[in-house]
Amino acid sequence: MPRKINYGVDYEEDFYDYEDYNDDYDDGYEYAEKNGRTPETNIKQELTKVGYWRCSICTFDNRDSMNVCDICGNPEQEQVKAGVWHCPICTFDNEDTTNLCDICGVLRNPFIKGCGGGKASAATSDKVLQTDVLSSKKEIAGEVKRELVAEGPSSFSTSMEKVRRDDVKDRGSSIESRGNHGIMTNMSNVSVSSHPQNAESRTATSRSQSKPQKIVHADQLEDKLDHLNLAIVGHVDSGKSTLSGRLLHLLGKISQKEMHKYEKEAKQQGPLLMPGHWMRVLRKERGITMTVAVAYFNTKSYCVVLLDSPGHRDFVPTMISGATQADAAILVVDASIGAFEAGIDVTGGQTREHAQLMKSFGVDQIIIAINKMDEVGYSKERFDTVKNQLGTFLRSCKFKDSSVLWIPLSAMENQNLVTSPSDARLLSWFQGPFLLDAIDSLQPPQRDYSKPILMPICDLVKSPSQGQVSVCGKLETGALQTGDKVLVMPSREMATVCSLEHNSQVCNSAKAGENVTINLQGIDANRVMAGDVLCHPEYPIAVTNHLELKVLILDIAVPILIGSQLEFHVHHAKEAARVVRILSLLDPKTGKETKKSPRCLLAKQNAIIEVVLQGMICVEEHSKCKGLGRVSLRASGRTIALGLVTRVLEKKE
Ligand SMILES: Nc1nc2c(ncn2[C@@H]2O[C@H](COP(=O)(O)OP(=O)(O)OP(=O)(O)O)[C@@H](O)[C@H]2O)c(=O)[nH]1
Repeated sequence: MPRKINYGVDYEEDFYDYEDYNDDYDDGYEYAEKNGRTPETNIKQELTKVGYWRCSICTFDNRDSMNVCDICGNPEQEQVKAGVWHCPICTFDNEDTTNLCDICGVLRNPFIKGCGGGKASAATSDKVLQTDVLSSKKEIAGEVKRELVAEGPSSFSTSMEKVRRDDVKDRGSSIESRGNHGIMTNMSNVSVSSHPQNAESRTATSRSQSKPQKIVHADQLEDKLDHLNLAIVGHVDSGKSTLSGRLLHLLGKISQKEMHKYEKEAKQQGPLLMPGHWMRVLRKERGITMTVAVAYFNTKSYCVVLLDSPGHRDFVPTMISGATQADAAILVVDASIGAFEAGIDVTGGQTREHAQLMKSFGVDQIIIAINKMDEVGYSKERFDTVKNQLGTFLRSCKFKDSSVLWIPLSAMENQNLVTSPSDARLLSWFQGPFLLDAIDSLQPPQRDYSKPILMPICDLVKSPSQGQVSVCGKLETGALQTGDKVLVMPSREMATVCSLEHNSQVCNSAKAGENVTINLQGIDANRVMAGDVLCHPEYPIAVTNHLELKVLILDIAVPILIGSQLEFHVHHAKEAARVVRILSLLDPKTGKETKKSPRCLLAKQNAIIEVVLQGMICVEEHSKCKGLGRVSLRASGRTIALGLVTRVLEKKE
């Protein structure tokens, strides 16, 4: 279907109308709609089927009348042994009394039949595993355990293979011979290099043409609340950390123990304890390598993941990393005289740059937290001045008035955060929502549940001694669960999802939109880094160094020429880039080409360009996946253009 490309009247408008590219990108949505359901209800129905049993190997929901899995041929009786549960990773049958797999330590998934859930094991008591089979497996387990002790962590995967092989022998059928049905759990022997789809030559269309994969959202039944990834951004020293810390404290997310600890630290450091200090300590405690601090709290409707990144201009790339994960944002503005003006200054105010970047990364809903109102005596006039000036700029960035919420507050004096203000000076003129209510009133984000998984890696922690790598990031599309095989691109390393953490708690599955930490096993830690992308083994993301982009040039003094050197950002990846072609200039009103091959690009122009990157990156066309196709270009420490990937081109040598 041809896409409507709607260009606006000025540079801001036309850039932000790029959203119109998404008219038909969500094939998962179309798929669900064809079935008369939205994706969400689709999933829910899959989860609540009665009269089905779930295959512990491929997770397909089979009718009760089936004795073998319709997809992978795994026999039902093998999965519903009374008194045991079947480990989806190493396939060992554990006794019901344990919740961790005796062999590989994976957490039991109560939603998978045979793994402690699904059709009740009592109902299938006629299909009891013979004790001799169980004990023979225990012998194998013992053997494997001995091997593990003797050979160390590197032997883990080999040993797992042994368990798997023996288990397969036991069943009298070969998993490998069952063919390829998109089963993630059975992909351990698939050689990526021999895969028919070479990631580097794959065109971006292949993902969208792919059949939506079977999806299991075990945790969704438990999840009453929608997930909202909320970035907190703003000019340096506007009070982001203070605000985050204060919110977390008021919502009981910073414990008494933590408070004592931080109070002690603060006393040692001399100055008064500032709530922002807590967030900074949290930043450190939740992983030294973490660039974007993550904290969690609940509102009435959301489980909020707060993404806090530093505001200094040197950290804009870090802020971009946070922005790529965000569904909505709080833009913190310092109301004090001079400070607001510095933030909105055209020559380098981060209030301006952050707002532009947020919009370019698809964040449509924004809360403007006008902080430090105590510094200006809670003056309505000052609030109106800030609102008018910033409002004009936000409109030029294509933020709709209805999607912008203005909240006057003081993080320091706890005014208007989780309750209405108590200070009469503010109460006398402001009757709007307090910050927590404003967060709660945001529109729930749409998710791509029905596509194969894609998760750009934001950060990672390596534990070589345990042979594990923990990666964190936001799942852009799809869903995954413990035991799934994933492909790490561009290294093409296969790994097993050993465990998952969300909201600092272990969970069995994760779905699009969620910010998760995934513990990967069976992977060379040196072959994973931030900016890599986790994919479904059958649907590797494209890897290239050559892209066609549609860009909007921001306020620049020096024109962009063929050969200009830039810093290229996409999701969590950053690469040096060179402009190799300027294909055309576009009319801001019609979007039509106005000039072929212009010699240079000036401020506020729209153009199609080609760039070659110094290294390879994982990337997707914006029309296929928004989160992996939005880019920003920077030079001399400033963002000079925003854009999106229109074509993934053949890599350049
Ligand atoms: N008067 C007043 N000061 C505040 C308020 N909120 C924060 N501050 C102060 O502003 C300064 C900066 O606060 P931070 O929370 O560190 O600011 P930030 O935006 O996180 O700073 P970066 O992470 O460096 O960008 C600190 O000295 C805070 O105590 C407020 O509501 N009123």
